[in-house]
Amino acid sequence: MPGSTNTAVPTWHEYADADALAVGLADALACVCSDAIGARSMAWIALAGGRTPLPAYARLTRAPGIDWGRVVAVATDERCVPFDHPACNTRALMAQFVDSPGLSVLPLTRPSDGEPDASELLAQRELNSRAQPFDAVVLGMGGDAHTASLFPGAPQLAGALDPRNTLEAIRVDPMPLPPEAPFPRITLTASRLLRAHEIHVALTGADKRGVLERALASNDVTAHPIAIVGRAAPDTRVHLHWSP
Ligand SMILES: O=C1O[C@H](COP(=O)(O)O)[C@@H](O)[C@H](O)[C@H]1O
Repeated sequence: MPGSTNTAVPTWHEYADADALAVGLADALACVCSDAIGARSMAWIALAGGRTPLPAYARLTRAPGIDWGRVVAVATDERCVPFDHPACNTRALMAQFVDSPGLSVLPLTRPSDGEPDASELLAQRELNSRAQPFDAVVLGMGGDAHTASLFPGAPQLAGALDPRNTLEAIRVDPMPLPPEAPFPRITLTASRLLRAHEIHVALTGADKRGVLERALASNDVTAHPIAIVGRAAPDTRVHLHWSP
């Protein structure tokens, strides 16, 4: 695995199937939450949307002994759709955490959301008020190597990837719009996502594994935005969770 002295070296975790991956990722997140609550009385986590990590979140809610009122979560990215729309990542997260009383999920968009520019400001305000590093970030990945809503080809991609960008979140209009979720997006910027003690990437299938391996080998974040994980600071623990 590529890595240099000034970036984190990722650790691969291979599982027999998607259920085992859900258990492994949920266990890791439960440890993060317990440790953070023990150390700082709260845990602050960013969670990928999409389908792949949802079973891990469902399993995490069953972890014993976590004071969910001390856990604050935010989606890594959001689709600009109304909160009750099936494509809304925050809605999907809240549905998984329904049995975790007190857990807060910060919204990145406005409830009705036909106003992506207003949502961008809202997301920036919410994240500015919580500037501390994430205890953990979970990232998914699309077949085009996008992660969060950092889409190759999007007009806002360069700004969202720029390590000097001090904005915490940004509007992204994927080009072309992905057919399964054809909406403008609000995404955490790469610099915000990488400001984390731990990063967990979750993906399934041989095709996605090939995409991730090529992305990490190329180190080209513009063509393969998931390659940002290769730019995490050396003290950030990067875990790559994969199953067939
Ligand atoms: O659009 C998105 O896609 C990615 C990958 O989703 P998956 O369904 O293939 O797991 C996801 O990580 C991102 O949060 C989401 O908005």
